[in-house]
Amino acid sequence: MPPAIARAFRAAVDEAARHVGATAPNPPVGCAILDSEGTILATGGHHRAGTPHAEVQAINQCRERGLLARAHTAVVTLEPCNHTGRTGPCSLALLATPIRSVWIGVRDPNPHVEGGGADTLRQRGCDVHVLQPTGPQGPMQTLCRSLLAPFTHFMRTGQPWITVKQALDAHGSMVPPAGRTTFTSAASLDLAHRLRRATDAVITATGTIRADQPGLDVRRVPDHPGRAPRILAICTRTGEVDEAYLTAAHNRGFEIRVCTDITALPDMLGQAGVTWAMVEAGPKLLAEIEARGLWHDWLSITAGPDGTDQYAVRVRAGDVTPLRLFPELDAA
Ligand SMILES: NC(=O)C1=CN([C@@H]2O[C@H](COP(=O)(O)OP(=O)(O)OC[C@H]3O[C@@H](n4cnc5c(N)ncnc54)[C@H](OP(=O)(O)O)[C@@H]3O)[C@@H](O)[C@H]2O)C=CC1
Ligand SMILES: Nc1c(N[C@@H]2O[C@H](COP(=O)(O)O)[C@@H](O)[C@H]2O)[nH]c(=O)[nH]c1=O
Repeated sequence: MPPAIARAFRAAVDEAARHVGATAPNPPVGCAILDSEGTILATGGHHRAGTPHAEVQAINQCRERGLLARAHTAVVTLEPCNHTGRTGPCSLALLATPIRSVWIGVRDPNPHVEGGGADTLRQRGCDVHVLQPTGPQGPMQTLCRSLLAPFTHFMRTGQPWITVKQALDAHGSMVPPAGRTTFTSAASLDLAHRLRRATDAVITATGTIRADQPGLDVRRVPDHPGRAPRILAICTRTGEVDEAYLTAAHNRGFEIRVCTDITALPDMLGQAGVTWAMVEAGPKLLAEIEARGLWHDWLSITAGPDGTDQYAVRVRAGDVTPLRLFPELDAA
């Protein structure tokens, strides 16, 4: 892959990643448009279901800057759509510009559109490249698949991708010192809040609620403009949840679901349109989730002295994890 295309893919992934958490039930997608010299003229991301797709955002940016005549190549993290949904087909939007070379990160996993956009572009004279899963293009293809992982999983199963986030102290304990609810560094708390922002739901349990009265909202990063409300799923076998806590969570903007059978949780969240959920619960619930294999990736943050936290990422199957969208977890 030419270096200019690799740079454009990175820009497109970054653009898509900015909107992760705001696009459900659509996937996050990013696009970069280059001139014939490989200079990026514009980037675009899909912001929210019902608004223009990434390709159209990037084309509009080019047009507004008076650069559309120079547009030569489009780089898209996901195959351009070929159907008219809430917006028109992106394949035709691209063909209405001077762009005649299109690089695609991943084919559309949606069975209704597979092959659609790429084939249309080829049939109408575009040079179309799809990243290969192995070889030098492999890492970028994995990043594009990671961006789509929650959406792809949701589409195939009707259930969300589930990420566990667990903080540990130097002795392996999850229990914070008396009088505190967190003990990891400012940098990893920032990361935890960015992860909250990226996900559609947070899963906790009554043990954590009793101990911490946790906020579980997004505070350390600016929120997405216009995002849907986040769902708070509370696990309890007894079904008894502190009313005052429920009121406080509702006032922080959460839609609340109480779950008395954890095996029913994935379907319950899937039916609410949750594509990606994160777990912030204590050791009892994590043991249940681990034993039943109800997770897809698992982030452990071990607090070190003076803010030197260590990150470790486990993936239950394969090499794809949306946690790779967070640059500090690249090497974890
Ligand atoms: N370091 C970290 O990352 C975190 C640490 N913590 C810490 O963890 C501690 C609390 O941990 P812990 O007591 O283990 O509490 P949990 O948060 O794990 O909650 C335990 C409760 O979960 C419910 N539950 C358990 N199994 C199921 C199931 N199969 N289906 C539905 N509900 C279920 C039960 O609720 P019920 O009793 O209502 O039936 C149980 O009492 C606190 O000190 C807190 O600060 C908490 C979160 C993250
Ligand atoms: N202790 C611990 C975490 N714990 C999680 O954060 C919750 C507190 O959230 P909030 O009330 O919104 O600040 C707490 O109840 C638990 O779920 N998270 C971390 O990133 N690092 C930490 O050291």
